[in-house]
Amino acid sequence: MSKRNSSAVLRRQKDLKRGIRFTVMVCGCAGTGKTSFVNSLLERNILPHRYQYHKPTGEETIRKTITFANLSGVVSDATEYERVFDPEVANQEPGISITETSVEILDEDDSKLLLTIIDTPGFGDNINNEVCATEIINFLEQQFDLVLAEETRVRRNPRFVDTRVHVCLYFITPTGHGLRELDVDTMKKLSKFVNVIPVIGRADSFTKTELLNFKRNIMQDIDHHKIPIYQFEYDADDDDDVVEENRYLSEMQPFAVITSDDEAEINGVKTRVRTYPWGSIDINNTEYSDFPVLKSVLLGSHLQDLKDITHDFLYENYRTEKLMSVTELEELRAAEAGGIVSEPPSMSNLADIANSKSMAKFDAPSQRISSMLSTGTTGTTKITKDNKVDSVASKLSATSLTEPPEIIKGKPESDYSFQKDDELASLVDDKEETPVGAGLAGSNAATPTTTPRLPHSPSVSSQYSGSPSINARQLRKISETVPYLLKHETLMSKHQKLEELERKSAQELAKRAAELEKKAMELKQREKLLKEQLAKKEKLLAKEEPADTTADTASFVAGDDKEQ
Ligand SMILES: Nc1nc2c(ncn2[C@@H]2O[C@H](COP(=O)(O)OP(=O)(O)OP(=O)(O)O)[C@@H](O)[C@H]2O)c(=O)[nH]1
Repeated sequence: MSKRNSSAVLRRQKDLKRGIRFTVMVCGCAGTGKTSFVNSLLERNILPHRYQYHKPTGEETIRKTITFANLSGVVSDATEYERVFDPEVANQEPGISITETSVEILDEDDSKLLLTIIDTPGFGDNINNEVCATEIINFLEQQFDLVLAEETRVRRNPRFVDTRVHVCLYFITPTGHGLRELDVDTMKKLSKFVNVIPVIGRADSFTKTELLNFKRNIMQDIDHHKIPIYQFEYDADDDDDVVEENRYLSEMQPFAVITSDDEAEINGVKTRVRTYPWGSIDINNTEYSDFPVLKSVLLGSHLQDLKDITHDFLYENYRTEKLMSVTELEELRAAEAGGIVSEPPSMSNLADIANSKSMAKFDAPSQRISSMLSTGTTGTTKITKDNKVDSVASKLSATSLTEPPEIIKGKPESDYSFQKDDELASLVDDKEETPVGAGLAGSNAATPTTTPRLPHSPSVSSQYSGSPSINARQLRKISETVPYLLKHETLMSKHQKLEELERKSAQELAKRAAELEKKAMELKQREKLLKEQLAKKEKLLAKEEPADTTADTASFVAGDDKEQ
């Protein structure tokens, strides 16, 4: 096993021990069945319905509101159970809230799934619903910013919790017609930050033919408007089973689910049912409900793929766009200042980026920021195998799919692979070594693919390669503090100084070498001259008196030396 693969496996085993974090968002208009879906998914009535006659108590109240906003800027919590009529604010729209509920699901072998449900009560309830999509997008973007800030920290926070949302189930109002403008607009916006899976709730209100037509209309609208929803993709060289399963799931989209808060026993098996005056239906019966299939996809077969795409693709795109715009802005400033960047980046703490950015985006009310940063531990419900919600795997085995939730059962690698381009692959390689990326997603290192995956509808990648549209005020804040720039500039100036030093010392050395060479030449010439003089004298002496030769020669040379 290669070093990279073995470290990926070790990391996944560590993740399994700590628990796999997975965040699901439910979005859609009121009454589309979101709350019932979550309660059915967890097999426990965790979330309260908005229009219940009684105020829920106990475990039902564990969810916390992270943000709320409306057009008038007045604090109005859309999750309120009892609305007291106040004529002063009666004309104001309810706005939207974003709530978070965390549950811990234990499997038979004690592996943990830390599941966070993000609900969006109030969505679609306003006359002007623009604020809804904006608020959700701000929330999703803020989670990306928190990870970006953490990744760029000099010292990582070991307690950092990744709060990115991995999948958004978009509940389409069951009208039978198709998508509305609000659906198209919101899904398009959402899919830049999260995997969007369209869902039809209350599917029992359609006949078989009506449901088929409704599904077809929705898929046509998705194709027509080029909405990049989550793709059940496969490679040509994938296992036949994988290809078959993904084709099946792809054709099933959008999932049409029947959900319920009520439990009953059917043929000795406990399940959730909807009871009507004329009879009961089992929500886990795949003949008329896609609920068990969708549950299996979310908590089992495609959990890792959804996490991988969030990190390797959606987040990477966001990160690249953000940093590129920061660099471009700096270059522009430098050009405007005649090549000199007048305000060098400051060394302020990166955690401030997230906070300051969040504050800028979420001006009112500010209390949600602090609650968001403490995500993960508070309000967590532990559902063990003793009280029925634990054994996701055994529940899912009742589905028509034979796919067990391998991740929850302890299988470290997903069976599904994700095609990365070269640039992305190198980023993923880096990620292997970084605790943030490592703990966050976990790439599919063991199953690299080389063949392109087969798309079914508009590819997500083609949708979001355009130029970034981030406002300059936010960019300035990032550019002031992101150490990528700082590091780059420091390195560049160090490099230049080193080059200068090298150049100077090379010149010095060359000069010294030339001087030495000149000196050596002079000495050689002098030696040659002396030898010639000596030879001449010797000849002269030899001619005059052979007896005194030695003494005379010695005195001659000594005398000559004195002259020198
Ligand atoms: N017929 C039918 N009714 C359903 C189904 N699922 C939920 N309901 C009912 O639809 C109503 C609305 O369901 P909720 O789950 O509260 O819908 P929601 O989208 O959470 O609505 P808000 O809480 O207002 O945001 C409730 O009375 C549910 O009992 C279903 O599959 N079929």
